[in-house]
Amino acid sequence: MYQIKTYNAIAQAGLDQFTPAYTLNQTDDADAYLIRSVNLHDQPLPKSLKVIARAGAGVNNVPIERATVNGTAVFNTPGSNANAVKELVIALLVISSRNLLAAASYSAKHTEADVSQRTEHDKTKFNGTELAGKTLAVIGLGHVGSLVANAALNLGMTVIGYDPYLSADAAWNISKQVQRAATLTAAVKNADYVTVHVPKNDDTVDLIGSAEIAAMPAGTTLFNYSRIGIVNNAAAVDALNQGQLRHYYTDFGEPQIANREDVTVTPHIGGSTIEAEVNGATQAARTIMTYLETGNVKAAINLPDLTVPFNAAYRFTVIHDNVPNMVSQITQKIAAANLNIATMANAAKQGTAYTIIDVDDLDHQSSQQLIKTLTAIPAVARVRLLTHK
Ligand SMILES: NC(=O)c1ccc[n+]([C@@H]2O[C@H](COP(=O)([O-])OP(=O)(O)OC[C@H]3O[C@@H](n4cnc5c(N)ncnc54)[C@H](O)[C@@H]3O)[C@@H](O)[C@H]2O)c1
Ligand SMILES: O=C(O)[C@H](O)COP(=O)(O)O
Repeated sequence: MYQIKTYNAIAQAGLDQFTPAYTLNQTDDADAYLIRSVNLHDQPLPKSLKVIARAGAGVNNVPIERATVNGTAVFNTPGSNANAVKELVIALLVISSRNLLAAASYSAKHTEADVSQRTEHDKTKFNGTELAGKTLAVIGLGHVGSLVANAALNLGMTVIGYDPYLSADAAWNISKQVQRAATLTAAVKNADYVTVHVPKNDDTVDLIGSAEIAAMPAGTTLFNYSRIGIVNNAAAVDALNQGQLRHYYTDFGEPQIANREDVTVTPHIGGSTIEAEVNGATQAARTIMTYLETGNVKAAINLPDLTVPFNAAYRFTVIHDNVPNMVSQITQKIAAANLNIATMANAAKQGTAYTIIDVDDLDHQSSQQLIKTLTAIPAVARVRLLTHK
């Protein structure tokens, strides 16, 4: 029986994926965490914890290095909420260009008798502009950015994209009409609107600061639906005060941007649709079950891809440092236990490696001893023994 601990509101459809081999409870000794935005940085990770699945995109709330040292695989659910963010950003582009927030609250400010006489007169106060023909710079063209870029093209906008790390898979999703910029400042220099869709990491903190905002035309509208800190809010406030930015829309509040007419803060709702929450929770639950039951890894944050059909009776999985002589040490211990290896595979990603070894014959006593012996190899973070179902 596997123990699953959940954090945040996880869609029931996702929880329903778990078979009777799984128990959902708030135990301190969980095998898996299924989470959304909970901050795990301040929490110890129990040794029992084999996998963390983040239903959603951002994993900056997960202590990745600590998880790796603990032998805990970390996954997210790429793309599960990308359409939700795309629709929100497109809605905000329309809201911004047509002054819709102010116009839509117009009637609330006038009495019923008054309003019919005044609407024709007052409509000139809400004159807008059209998106067609305007230029949108999209910074980061992954799951969200590519959808935003393509949708903006369909609205008749000129779209300039900047993503120096674009994967080949992501590139297939982007329309050829999206113009590629070589630098961030080149991307934004003619933009009416700039939207940022990058992960938060050491390289992207303050990605949009004073220099980048100064490179935009005066009166640009800026969107941050990625993470707090990717746009430097102090720089944004200065630029708003000087008219360099027309308006700033973000999903992440902070005191310095509160109570301003030229800042719209939505309460982190980018991925908050029923569909996105179901997608994310379902994908996360399935990822947990695949990893716990087969040890196979696809698109983990901290482990290499490694998928081996599980045909043998037993499987050892070993998470270890990516250093010389590990595979030979592991196989020597297995040979010393007088076991015949049916299949073996190994892969590495940066400093971490992962080894799968399948064997057909194993008795309980020698298996427990072998787990201890393998775990005692320096640089091994975790050994698991799986039984074929
Ligand atoms: N507001 C929300 O509720 C919400 C919902 C979903 C995603 N997000 C956030 O949006 C961001 C994008 O999510 P995604 O699913 O598209 O991620 P993704 O990993 O699919 O795409 C991110 C893209 O950014 C690119 N990138 C990385 N560093 C860059 C840099 N310095 N300059 C330009 N491009 C860079 C990558 O190459 C990648 O193509 C993440 O920060 C995620 O946490 C927020
Ligand atoms: O990274 C994400 O997927 C979004 O920020 C959504 O976060 P949430 O699951 O807490 O709504």
